[in-house]
Amino acid sequence: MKRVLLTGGTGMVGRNVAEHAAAADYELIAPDSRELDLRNQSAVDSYLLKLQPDIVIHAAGRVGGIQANIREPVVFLLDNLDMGRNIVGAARNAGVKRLINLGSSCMYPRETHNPIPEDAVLTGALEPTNEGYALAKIATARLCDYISKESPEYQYKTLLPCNLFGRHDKFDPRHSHMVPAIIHKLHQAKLSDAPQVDIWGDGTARREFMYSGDLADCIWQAVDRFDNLPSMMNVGLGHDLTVNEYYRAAADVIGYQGEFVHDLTKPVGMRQKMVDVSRASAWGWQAKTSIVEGLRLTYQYYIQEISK
Ligand SMILES: NC(=O)C1=CN([C@@H]2O[C@H](COP(=O)(O)OP(=O)(O)OC[C@H]3O[C@@H](n4cnc5c(N)ncnc54)[C@H](OP(=O)(O)O)[C@@H]3O)[C@@H](O)[C@H]2O)C=CC1
Ligand SMILES: C[C@H]1O[C@H](OP(=O)(O)OP(=O)(O)OC[C@H]2O[C@@H](n3cnc4c(=O)[nH]c(N)nc43)[C@H](O)[C@@H]2O)[C@@H](O)[C@@H](O)C1=O
Repeated sequence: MKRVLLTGGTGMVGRNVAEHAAAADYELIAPDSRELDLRNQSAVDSYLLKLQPDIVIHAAGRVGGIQANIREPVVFLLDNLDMGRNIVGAARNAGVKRLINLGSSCMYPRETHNPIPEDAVLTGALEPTNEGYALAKIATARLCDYISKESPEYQYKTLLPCNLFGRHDKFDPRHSHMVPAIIHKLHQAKLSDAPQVDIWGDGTARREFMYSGDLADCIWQAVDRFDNLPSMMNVGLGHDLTVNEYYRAAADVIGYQGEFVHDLTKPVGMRQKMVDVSRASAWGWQAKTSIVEGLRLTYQYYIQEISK
């Protein structure tokens, strides 16, 4: 049975990977940050030398929404840089031949043609609101690429997911991305019978939010069909909605009937950030969960696990 080291196992992506049916076919090892702080290079080196996994899935990260990124660029840059270089460097030192690194659509330039192809990385200035995080993700993806080119027996590949939401997401507005924030705000407004809910910005920014269960499915397919997995591959829906449309779709799912008010003092980030999914389609993977079905499943999880 193949031994898989999963970093970030207690996070949203990591928990969806561990919950996926395919996990049963592997020996899955998923230390949390108390067992293995990925910022500690010597600890990571000795852990990998001892564990000798057949493949590493790097899904750990310092991750947050636009406000968290604006608030703490230093820790978003340093933590993700340290984690990325430590896990990738330790895997190579331990002779681990396969690694799947999670990048992000934030790696793409602020102004670029949408949908965004994988070779758009580093072709333009980054989005200022999450530049630190993006720089760390780009550096780690490039490190994987350089290692694979220098020593082809090492194949370290990067998946670039669009925005994500789903079970095990962060719903605290101080850290959350837009979709979990919407679910939290509309549920609380429904409970308190609040007449209106704030939308950050004018609501015309566009986003591609994919259900995290689908990313987990793609990751396990990548483990299973690793040899013909592209070295850089976007993972997304292939379509997007405006911020306003996400609020309206969530209001229908949650049953909130109040009004929306646009708070123009709030940051809005990139105008659009939709990834080109043609490489993933050619490789044989497509997302299965619609945004509305994803909202329904996530709201169900929120009610059962978060709001109780
Ligand atoms: N969420 C999204 O919209 C998107 C996420 N991604 C990428 O997907 C990956 C996972 O994101 P997501 O699941 O949402 O993130 P979460 O914040 O939900 O989880 C992050 C995980 O990383 C772990 N972690 C953080 N710091 C350390 C550390 N110092 N040592 C060891 N583990 C650490 C956390 O463990 P602990 O709880 O113990 O701190 C947690 O398990 C990241 O690489 C992110 O960049 C890409 C695109 C979109
Ligand atoms: C995933 C990827 O993308 C992240 O960047 P982002 O997409 O800008 O993050 P976001 O989901 O927080 O915002 C999306 C949009 O939504 C609008 N918006 C409306 N109302 C709320 C709201 O209530 N909360 C939030 N957070 N946003 C809101 C908000 O104004 C913005 O226009 C990186 O941080 C980084 O994590 C990264 O890798």
